Amino acid sequence: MSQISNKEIEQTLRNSECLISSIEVAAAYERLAAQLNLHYAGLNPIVMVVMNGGLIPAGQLLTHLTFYHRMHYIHASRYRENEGTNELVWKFKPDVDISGEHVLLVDDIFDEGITLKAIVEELKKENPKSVDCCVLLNKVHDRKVEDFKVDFVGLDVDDRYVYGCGMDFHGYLRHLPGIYAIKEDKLP
Ligand SMILES: O=P(O)(O)OC[C@H]1O[C@H](OP(=O)(O)OP(=O)(O)O)[C@H](O)[C@@H]1O
Ligand SMILES: Nc1nc2[nH]cnc2c(=O)[nH]1
Repeated sequence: MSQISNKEIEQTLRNSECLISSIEVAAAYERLAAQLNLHYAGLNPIVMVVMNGGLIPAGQLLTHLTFYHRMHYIHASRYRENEGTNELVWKFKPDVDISGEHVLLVDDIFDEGITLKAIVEELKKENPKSVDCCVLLNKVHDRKVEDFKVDFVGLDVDDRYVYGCGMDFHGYLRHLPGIYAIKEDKLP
């Protein structure tokens, strides 16, 4: 993804509104971790971070986990050439034997679900004991992929392009501790 200037980024920040504050996000991580701690107590799973967006949610969540786990990452990204055409590009598959293991995928957002559904289908071919998905955000709309649900959700978010907490705006702003979107009256 090519560089954009600091001025353009500052303009973006001026045109942004906060949809979910860093305080609400921090509370969501704690709630999610409490659910995961109950679910995975004693199960010794592999936590698999879905790069890049899952990096920050996973980093935040992991510090609250009380069950023993190993950590790996996986990188698959979707792109759209034409409307209605979805393709998932595998960038990195971990060299780890997951057969008989519990696997927890951690990502930033469950939008249409194309990415996580494809990753789960791929991982299930390797006969893990379980594969579950944890996301910070669920985007609320009726365009979800069929026959697929995520298991642990931090917060719902409106059907807008959002950034912060791992999610990017043209490759930038993943580091913002809250969830942001361009103000409706500033959209191109
Ligand atoms: O539910 P979906 O409609 O599939 O969208 C969600 C996915 O899209 C984003 O990843 P992206 O492919 O943009 O790459 P990134 O993680 O590097 O930002 C995000 O991190 C999720 O993995
Ligand atoms: N940054 C970002 N990436 C996404 N991938 C799927 N939905 C979104 C979104 O709203 N924002």
